[in-house]
Order: sequence, then structure tokens, then C-alpha cells
Amino acid sequence: MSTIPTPAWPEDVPTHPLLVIDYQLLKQRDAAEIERLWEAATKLGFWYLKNHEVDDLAKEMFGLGAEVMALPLEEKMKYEQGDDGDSFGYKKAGGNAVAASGEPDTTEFLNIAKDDALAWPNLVRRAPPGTSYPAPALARMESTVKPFIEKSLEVNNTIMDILNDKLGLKKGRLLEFHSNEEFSGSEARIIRNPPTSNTQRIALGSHTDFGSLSFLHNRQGGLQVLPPGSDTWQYVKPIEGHAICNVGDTLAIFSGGILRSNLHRVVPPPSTQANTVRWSLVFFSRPGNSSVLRALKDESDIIAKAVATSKEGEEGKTFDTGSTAQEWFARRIKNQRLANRKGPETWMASRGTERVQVA
Ligand SMILES: O=C(O)CCC(=O)C(=O)O
Ligand SMILES: [Fe+2]
Repeated sequence: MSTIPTPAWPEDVPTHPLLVIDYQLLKQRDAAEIERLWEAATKLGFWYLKNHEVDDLAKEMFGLGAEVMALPLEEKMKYEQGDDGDSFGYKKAGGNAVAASGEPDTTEFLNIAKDDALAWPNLVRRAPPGTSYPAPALARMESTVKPFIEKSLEVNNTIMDILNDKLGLKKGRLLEFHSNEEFSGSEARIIRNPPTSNTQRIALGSHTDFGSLSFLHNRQGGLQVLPPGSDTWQYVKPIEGHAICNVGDTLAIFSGGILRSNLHRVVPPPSTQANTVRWSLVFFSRPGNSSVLRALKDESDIIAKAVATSKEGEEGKTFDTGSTAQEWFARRIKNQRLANRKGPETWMASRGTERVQVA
């Protein structure tokens, strides 16, 4: 899979530009680069990240993904995530709704818990081998998954540390929520989407990400964002060597809406890439399970001001969720699953900070 060259992006397809942020400059805490990151994280909530040092590890992960997804469905289903709101494990194509109508998704994915990868050779979140993760994932946990997760954590933690300081929080506050000492929903996800002749078919429904930061690697297009104030979905063009990073719900909530968790979805790749199997890979950083999701307004004047001036009834309402990170994820995951669907209300119950409802 990773050896088959990806057809070039069709230049006649409109795309939404993202700022390109240089990870090496962020590591040096370059002031101008920090300002550009801040602009990206607050306006759209998406940016490209270059020079991030994870490309080789991402390639290895794609190789692992190809091995896992080539297994018979029956074998993969032994490691299914289940219907109770657990994310780790395998999700078959068609397992989730993509909209209130209950239309099924077309992507299959494997989620591997950060906690399991870091504790390896122990498995601390999933049942023992045989019911935990498919054999190729266990075989490459040490050589591939663990290094990918460790490096992704380094990248996301660097970004989080910078955003923390810009938000006026005490040093290291956001990182406290994301400590390795507590179990969390943080996970690596490998996604496969088969080609389809139906170019309108939604692969992964409109959503905001559940956690704090997402670090995404893809080769083909198909990811779309709904830019603020627009009702037109726009492709994000994949650029070789550039990851795509985005802010999720929990950072939006902690920051009182200053950081933006933007709606996105996945549709089939356009024209030149339409006949290819689409692969993507994400590392999601999520807060420790017991973290209470609310704006940290008593810890930062900047956040307090943002909450005070936010519009009544819109964002303001969602900043005090009354929910822990664990409850937030379980609710969202559980209610996306078609096995749990009662009607459109199940989809509505799966929503996070999404402010615009798109059917
Ligand atoms: O595959 C992609 O490009 C995006 C995947 C995504 O949005 C997700 O898994 O939350
Ligand atoms: Fe997403």
C-alpha cells in the first residue's frame, strides 16, 4: 500500500488553505512561529505541520494497518470495540452513523490505546492477547506502535505547552491534564476507506474531534472542513511530508472557546485519486479520564474574559459540561454506533461542541 504511489491531487478541485507551521521552530519556541500557531489554533483550529520527525514512523504504521486490514473480517471482529462506549479495538465499516438519518459510514479502523502501547508488554486497557488487538498489531507494538505514539506525544505536548502559555495558564497546566500517570482515551487510529463509485457517499460523518489535539497523516484527499461562517465543505489538500493538526473539543472547552474545535468529515477522494483505497492515521491526545471538562476561567484572566464575552446560549452553554473526559468520550462513541441507534436522537446525543448541525 505505502509502496503504491498516490495519484497527484487534481488541481481543479478547490481546497481550503491551512497555515503551515514548522515544528522545528516551535521546538525552539520561535516567537513568530508561535504567533502563527496561535492564529491557526484560534481561527480555524486546523494547520499543516512540517518538519515533525514522524514521517518514517507513520509509514511503518501504514504498513501495520495494511497487515491488519488484510485479515478476514471475522478475525478482525474478535477485537471489536463493543457497544458500551469503549473506543479501543476494531470498528468495522458501517458500524457508525454518519448523520442523524442513520446512514452508515464506510471506514474501518483500528484504535490502539496509548496506555497499552506505553505499558507494553503488558496490556492495561484491553483484555489479554487473543481478545485485545489483532496479531499484527501485537507483533509490532514494540517496534512500530510504541515509538509512533511516543513521538506523537512529544509533538502534541510541545504544541499544548505553547498553547497553555498563550492562554495565560500556569506553566504546565494543560500537560497536567494529559499526564501519562492517569489512563485516558488517547489513542492511535489507522483508517481504511475502500474506493466507491458513489462520490457523494460520506465515509466519516461531520464531527468535531473528541479530545485535545489530533495529529493526522494522510496521503489521499477526502478530508473536508466547514470553515467558520461558511456552509460549503472544502477539501484539505494532502501535502507530502506535512501532517494535519487540529484542535478538539476538550481544548476548546478548557480555553472557553478561544481554541477552535472545527467541524470536519471525510468523503471519497476526488477525481484522480477516486479509485484508490484511502488510508489515514491519527494520534489523538485526550485528557486523563477524571478531568472535568469546563472552562478554566478561575485559572486565567484571558479565559475568564473569553467566557464573559461569549454569546449566551451558544458556546457559553457548552463550557460547563458537567462531564468528565471519560464520560464525554463514552457518550460520543456509544451514540455514534448504529447498534445503539434508536432514532435521530441517538445521533444528536453523540454530538460534542459542534455548533452548526449539518444533516
Ligand atoms: O481520515 C481523515 O483524514 C480524518 C479522520 C478523522 O477526522 C477522525 O478519525 O476523527
Ligand atoms: Fe476527526
